[in-house]
Amino acid sequence: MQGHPTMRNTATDSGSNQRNWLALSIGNSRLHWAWFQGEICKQVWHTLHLDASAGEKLIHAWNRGELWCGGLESPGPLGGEAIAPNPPLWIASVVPQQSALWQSYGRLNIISLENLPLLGVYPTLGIDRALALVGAAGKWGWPVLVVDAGTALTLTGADPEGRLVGGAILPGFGLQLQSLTEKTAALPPVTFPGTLPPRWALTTAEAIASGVLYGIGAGVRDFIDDWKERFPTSAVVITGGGGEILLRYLHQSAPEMAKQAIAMPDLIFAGICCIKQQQSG
Ligand SMILES: Nc1ncnc2c1ncn2[C@@H]1O[C@H](COP(=O)(O)OP(=O)(O)O)[C@@H](O)[C@H]1O
Ligand SMILES: CC(C)(COP(=O)(O)O)[C@@H](O)C(=O)NCCC(=O)O
Ligand SMILES: [K+]
Repeated sequence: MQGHPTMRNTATDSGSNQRNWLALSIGNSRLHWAWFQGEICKQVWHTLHLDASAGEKLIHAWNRGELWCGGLESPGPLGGEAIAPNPPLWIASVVPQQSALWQSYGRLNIISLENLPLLGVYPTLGIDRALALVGAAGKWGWPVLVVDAGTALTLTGADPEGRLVGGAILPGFGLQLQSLTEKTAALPPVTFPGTLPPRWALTTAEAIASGVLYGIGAGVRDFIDDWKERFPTSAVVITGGGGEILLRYLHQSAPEMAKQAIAMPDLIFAGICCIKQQQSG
């Protein structure tokens, strides 16, 4: 978000030291973390979901003023930084069991739909979808459409007045692949290809990859076409773990649409930062 994070030696800079805070977006597949100094996003990382003991270890480290990454993928201190103990933690979660791990943390802010600068929300709208819209609008203005290729793939749009128009939810790339393997006798596990598979495939693995990728891609194109007819000036922002491959598909099959689409892998953090600024006065 906002270009590359600016690295500075914060251990000797007590002003910015006090301005450290953490953002955690809890998705159904992974935890998405960001370390901020004020409005500057210094680092983003992703981990698996944590268990209670891993959560406690992180809280202890933060209480000591050590900025540890959570989880198995990249344990250890971030950039060797020492920070003021107890950095505020701002959480957006669509997985209640995972947000429950942080309940005992002293400086916890769980973001809810109330008070978001988004009109017309319905009570069960995912907070990740709402925050992604707020983040996208903060950068590109209203109207805006967000395509989030996460565990579920969601499309979420808001009109020129910042009112939710609505959206759609379908199984994301990983979930579609996994469900084919789990619910059939003959289909093998297929990890998602980094490059586009042939559309007319001659192996089982490529046929699965083709069906899922071109199937999701065509559906997303159709939604974007419809959205652009309604809101021709709207930005279309693509995010989520499957965002890169989705954009690659669009570049191949709908280059004009792809050129107008904006990739923002860290969109959710733009939304969280915006809400933190608003709520911290
Ligand atoms: N390292 C990774 N771990 C898990 N999923 C990944 C990874 N890289 C890409 N993906 C893809 O991203 C999707 C999950 O997206 P993500 O935005 O992390 O989900 P969520 O926010 O729902 O936890 C999966 O469909 C998967 O195929
Ligand atoms: C649709 C979602 C499961 C997407 O979550 P994700 O794939 O990012 O983990 C989540 O936004 C959610 O639980 N939404 C609630 C239902 C709704 O938005 O209408
Ligand atoms: K998401």
